[in-house]
Amino acid sequence: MPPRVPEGEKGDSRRVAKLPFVSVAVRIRPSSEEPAALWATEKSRVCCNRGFLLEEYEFSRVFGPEEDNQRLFAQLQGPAITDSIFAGVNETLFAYGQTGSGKTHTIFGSASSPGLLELFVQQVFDTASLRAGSAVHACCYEVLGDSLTDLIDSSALEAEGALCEDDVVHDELFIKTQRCRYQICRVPSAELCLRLLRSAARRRSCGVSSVNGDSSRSHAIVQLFVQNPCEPPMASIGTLTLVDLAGSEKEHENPSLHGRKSARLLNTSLCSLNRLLRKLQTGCLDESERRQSVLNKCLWEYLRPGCGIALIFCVNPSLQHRAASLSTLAMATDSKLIHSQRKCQYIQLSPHTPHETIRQVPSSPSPRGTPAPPPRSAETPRRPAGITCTSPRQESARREETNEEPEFQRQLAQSARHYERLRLEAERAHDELASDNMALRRECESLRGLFVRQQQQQIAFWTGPFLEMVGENSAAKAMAKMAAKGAQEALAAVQQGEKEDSLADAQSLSLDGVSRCVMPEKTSAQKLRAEMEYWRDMALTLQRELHKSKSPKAGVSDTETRSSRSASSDGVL
Ligand SMILES: Nc1ncnc2c1ncn2[C@@H]1O[C@H](COP(=O)(O)OP(=O)(O)OP(=O)(O)O)[C@@H](O)[C@H]1O
Repeated sequence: MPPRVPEGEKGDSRRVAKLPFVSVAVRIRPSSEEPAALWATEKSRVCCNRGFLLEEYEFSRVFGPEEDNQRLFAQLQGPAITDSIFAGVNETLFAYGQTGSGKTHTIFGSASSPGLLELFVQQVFDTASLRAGSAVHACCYEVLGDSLTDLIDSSALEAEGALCEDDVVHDELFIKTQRCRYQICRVPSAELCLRLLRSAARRRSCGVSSVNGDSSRSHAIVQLFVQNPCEPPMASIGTLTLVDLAGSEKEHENPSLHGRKSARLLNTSLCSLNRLLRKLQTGCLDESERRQSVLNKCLWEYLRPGCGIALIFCVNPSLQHRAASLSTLAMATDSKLIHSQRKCQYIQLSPHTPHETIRQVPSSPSPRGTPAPPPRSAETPRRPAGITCTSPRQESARREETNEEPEFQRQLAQSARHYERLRLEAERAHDELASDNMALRRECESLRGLFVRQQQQQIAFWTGPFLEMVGENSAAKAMAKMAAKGAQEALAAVQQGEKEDSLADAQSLSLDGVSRCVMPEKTSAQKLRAEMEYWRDMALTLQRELHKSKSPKAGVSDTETRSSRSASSDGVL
């Protein structure tokens, strides 16, 4: 029997999906400069002075300089977003804007004003205290260019005994050939969670930007994974993702060389993210966007259709930043097209294993009583694999009940970790093979194209200008005929091979499961390598032949030599 989506939670998910969440908000930071280029006119409008005219924009919510993070949290419906996470939805909040516009202030806050992160952590733990058996895990990492750095350091908490070894699991992301690991910690209380995240925030890379002396030089991602048992054996699993993007900045305006370098990397990843958001706006997001940058790869799971997305666009109201603010407002206007259709996710808790393994069951607000859809493919979720799904209390009660040997449990946990490692290695090998395969395919295609063009030019040469040149010389004519025939045959063989390859590709696509994931990549990579070697040989042979035909010793008359030289200088090769 397939597991059923918990009926009570389905009700919740429908309720959650109907809540009027804020999707696009604009926040105007305080500024002492007068006159201002923009200001909030109403709760949802912002007016912009363009010099010759005043323009008004409308968003879900506009926050003026006097509104603090507490108000932002309340107006963005922090408590409702938290409920949505407990119902199993992935909720993602972005702070977006130019450098110095107040993104870090919004997410991480300051000494005097808690940021959205702290407010959410409090709310999540307040809600968790009312839901028996729920568990919260946290991670925090930064992304700069092609690198991902874990910002969590749990060693101090482990040394104090506040966290134990089993509370920390690792997830990995394969970036090119590098394995980037980051920790995911099971956090028992809001206080511990905040200690961990505050120390993570202090480790974030910072530097100087053109307008901010304490500018974040990386994109920071903080995630809280909430697991909430509902109807046994199911549990909802929702994630809160807070993203403090690095600010966009004109590269040449940064005062330091290092700053200009990091600005280039940050702008590149922001461009990829913008492209992804644009596709989300037009409803044509496709898998290819996932691989465009490390940032996209990290956020993909939490931006896909089914997730709740809220974007906070931060702007600086001063006149000198008007151009940058207008471009932020333009992006904010387009982002109004993003419609989050929230879906709940569930996992099945196995009652027999000591550490329940997570089986992702994509939830959909399916009608009451209908079976849940099958588990997701291995490709989609990048999730804190290995997170234990029961509370320590439940776990010890179960151990007592089943009278299991602790040694046996240790062995089981060890083998679970071992198989998880193997799974991740297989996934990495698959990713590497897939990218090798793509590169080989591209190289083969270009060699194949080159060869086809060469053959066509040969045929044109032997059947056209060469014949005209040799006139009545029958030996030369016969030789030209043979050469043209040879080129035609080679061309036909290539075109036939192309057809067979595309047929083989189509067949490999129709293969199922594991064999489709791993084997064809391997075999076709080998095949493509062999094919590439073949084309390299072909190209070399051709070059040698044409070289020979150009040389006076080739046994062809002077006229022929001249004609083939003139043909090659016309671009035959
Ligand atoms: N709404 C606000 N209220 C009070 N102070 C603010 C507000 N927004 C920004 N600031 C202050 O402005 C300065 C720059 O803000 P912040 O570092 O958050 O900008 P940022 O957008 O994260 O910049 P960067 O992209 O360069 O990291 C900080 O000193 C911050 O305290």
